[in-house]
Parts: sequence; structure tokens; C-alpha cells
Amino acid sequence: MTSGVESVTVRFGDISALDDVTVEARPGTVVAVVGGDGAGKTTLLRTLVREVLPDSGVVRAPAKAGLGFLPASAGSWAGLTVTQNLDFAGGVYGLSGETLAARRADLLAGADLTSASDRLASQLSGGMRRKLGFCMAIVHTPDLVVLDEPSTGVDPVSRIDLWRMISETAAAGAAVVMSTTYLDEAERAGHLVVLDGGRVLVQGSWDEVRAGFTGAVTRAELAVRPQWSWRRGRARHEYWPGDDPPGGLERVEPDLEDIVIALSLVHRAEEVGRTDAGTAS
Ligand SMILES: Nc1ncnc2c1ncn2[C@@H]1O[C@H](COP(=O)(O)OP(=O)(O)OP(=O)(O)O)[C@@H](O)[C@H]1O
Repeated sequence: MTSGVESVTVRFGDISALDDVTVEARPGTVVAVVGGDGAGKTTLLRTLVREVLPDSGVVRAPAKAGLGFLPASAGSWAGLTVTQNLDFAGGVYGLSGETLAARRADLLAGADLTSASDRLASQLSGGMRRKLGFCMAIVHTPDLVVLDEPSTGVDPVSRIDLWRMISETAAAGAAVVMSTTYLDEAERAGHLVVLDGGRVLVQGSWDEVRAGFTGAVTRAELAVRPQWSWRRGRARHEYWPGDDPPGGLERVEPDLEDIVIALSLVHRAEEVGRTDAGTAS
């Protein structure tokens, strides 16, 4: 079964957190949801696991036993040990005895947490804690795994562990939907969804997103039009929608971060234009 949301709209009072969003999560693939603060990433994931009911649209997802969710918060109990946390999560899904023990041993080894089995979750590093939360989310081998920023605040070495575990989970047949603020990481997902203001700006494989991007990005110490520029390292990158930047400016091959920011700037300019037009009429 392919999970996903179709034409989903979610409102919180006046705020449109998701606006006519359609995203598919096929078995065996990783979908990375990216976008700035308040783009709607968490709302999309929470809608998929039925923590949020949409105002309109259709949600397709397995029943609870087939769902694994790592929320943006820790995802484990601070006062329990690593083993107790995993056993509790496994117990909720009916795992016990040797089956649970074997699954626990596999997960702990894969997450490089075996030597920390008896430590309280509160005594783990941020990265170890996220890895534990991930293991708890997949202990029952769910068909749909939903991860809210699994690698935020995680050191680079643990991020590599996490990515390996996520890829292995998808390779074993699960559909994985995750949000991330690390765009270099998102480029590795099979399918990308770029959100801004609750709308899907673009989605597809990284190659498709890159091929569909129009306009040019330049790099300079100072921007010509600051409102169309953003900082990258010591320089500023700037977006030119017409693909015709002024001569003399150095063009760069945009990466996903450039593309997400450029598309978001265009989207926000269009929104302002719409609001201005609405006010004028
Ligand atoms: N429970 C809620 N009540 C009211 N507004 C909410 C609620 N949850 C989210 N929102 C609003 O919906 C919009 C989308 O929020 P969401 O948390 O989905 O974004 P996000 O992309 O995950 O952002 P961030 O990366 O900052 O967590 C925001 O404007 C947010 O303030």
C-alpha cells in the first residue's frame, strides 16, 4: 500500500499550516520534507500519523500497528534505561520474549548503542538519544516510518549512523517520510518535498528538482538586491529569476539550499503581491 496525503489542507485558526498538499510515500523509498521555520513540515508528518485531522483532503496510512513515529521531541523516556525504553516500545506492539530480545539486540548493535544499554536515556548524548528514539519508532518493523527532524542537533558521526539506519529501513521495504533541516542530507533522499507557507513549492527526485529550477544564482561579497540574497559562508548568493544576471557576476551551480531559499523568496514575493492586490481592490 502506498501511504500519503492527497489535497490535504490543515488550518489552525487563521493560519493555513498545509494548503492543498499532495505527497506520496512509496514502500522502499525515503521522502525528505524540507522548508524554513513554520513551513508546515511537522504538521504534514503529524497529519500522516493521524495526530492532526485535516480540514479537507485524504490521508492514506497504515493502522497504528503499521506506523512508526519519531516526534520532534526526544521520543524516549528520560527516566528509563535504553533497554527499558526499547522493551516498553516493543511491548506496546506485542513483542515479547526471545523475539523482542533478538530485535532489541539487532537495533542496539545497528545504532552502536549496545554498550549504553543500561544507561538512563537522560544520560545519553543528544545524538545517542535520537538514535534510541529512532530504534523505538521502528522496533515493530512498521510499514510507514515518520521521522520529525531525526538528525537535528546530532553530531556528524551519529548523523551518518542515523542515515545508514534510515536507508536500511527503506531498503527493507518501509516507506520513510522525514523532515530535515540539513539540506545536504535531504539531497540523498529518493524524493524531496519543498514546503513554504504550507504549500508544496516543488517535489521530485533531487535530479528532477534541480532540472526544474529556472533562473540563475550568483555569488558576490555584497548583493545587488539584498532582498533577493542570502548568506553562504563568507559570500552572499543572489537569485535572478530571468536567468540573466548582470555581466561580471560569478554564477554558481545552485545546490538544494540555494534552490529552497530562492523558491521560498519567489513564493513570499508572490504572496505579498497577492495581498497587495487584494488590499488595492
Ligand atoms: N497546534 C498548533 N496550533 C496553532 N498553530 C500551529 C499549531 N501547529 C502548527 N501551527 C502553525 O502552523 C504553521 C506550520 O507549523 P509547523 O510546525 O508544521 O512548521 P514546521 O515547518 O515544522 O516549522 P519548524 O521547522 O519551525 O518546526 C506555523 O505557522 C505554526 O505556527
